[in-house]
Amino acid sequence: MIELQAVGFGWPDSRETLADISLALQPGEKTVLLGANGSGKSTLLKLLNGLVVPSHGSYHYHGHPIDKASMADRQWLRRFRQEVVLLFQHPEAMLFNPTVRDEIAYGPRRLGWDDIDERVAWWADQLGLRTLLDKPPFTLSGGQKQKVALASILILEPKVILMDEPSASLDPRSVGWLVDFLLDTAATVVVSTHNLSMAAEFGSRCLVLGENGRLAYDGPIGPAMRDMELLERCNLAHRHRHRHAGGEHSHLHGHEWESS
Ligand SMILES: Nc1ncnc2c1ncn2[C@@H]1O[C@H](COP(=O)(O)OP(=O)(O)OP(=O)(O)O)[C@@H](O)[C@H]1O
Repeated sequence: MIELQAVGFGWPDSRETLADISLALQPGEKTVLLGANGSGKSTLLKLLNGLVVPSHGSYHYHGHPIDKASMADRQWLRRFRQEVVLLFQHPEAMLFNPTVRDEIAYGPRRLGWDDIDERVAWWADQLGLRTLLDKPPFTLSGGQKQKVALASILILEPKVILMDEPSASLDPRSVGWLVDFLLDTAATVVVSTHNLSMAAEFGSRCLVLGENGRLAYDGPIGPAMRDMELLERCNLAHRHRHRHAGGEHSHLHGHEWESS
């Protein structure tokens, strides 16, 4: 349903951020996107969300090209924005309505859906937001804002859910809820994370972006997590020295993950 062919992308005045990325995502597939700081994870998610379009190569969604022309087609864009959603790493970027209720209802109202109050109440309950519905989003904590942003995209019943570091500001119960949700949803999901200990909870397929903006790995997550050379090369694990009882050794560390 999503197909990238030899995609390259560079932000203005910068080196090529993504280079020669080819991949296909199937309906219902759950994929984890890993890469060091600045490797291009957020950029790739924004590209999949059509916020930026490839400088080279092609992106097709259900066979429809995603390029400047299709993104300028308002009718197509409306459908695409409902079907393919992105949870930003910093949710402030998504919140602009006067209340949490309006924020969550915003998409369904624009789409002219029925039963909006019931839908909002259901998602507010799912994410523990019921008591916050009348508050302005800017008064909420970082994790609460993340949950409002999550409710406002999931209410759209999307077919593709892109999430940029969702576990970074969510508490354990909310992360647990998210993992359960991802197990049950029929949507195609791509989750970026630095948290290697959580990675396998988010998906069975793994994409690793190298620091050169190229895909260093695309395959099952188990072998990727055991491939020390890959993790070290892509700056997802680092080696440093330890002193214990007069002896010294070095071993690899991942973020919240370790291997001797
Ligand atoms: N809006 C932008 N304008 C210009 N350059 C950008 C923009 N967004 C990202 N970049 C650059 O693109 C590169 C990749 O950034 P990106 O945010 O995609 O990386 P990331 O893998 O998500 O990093 P992190 O793990 O730190 O969130 C960086 O060099 C960054 O400076």
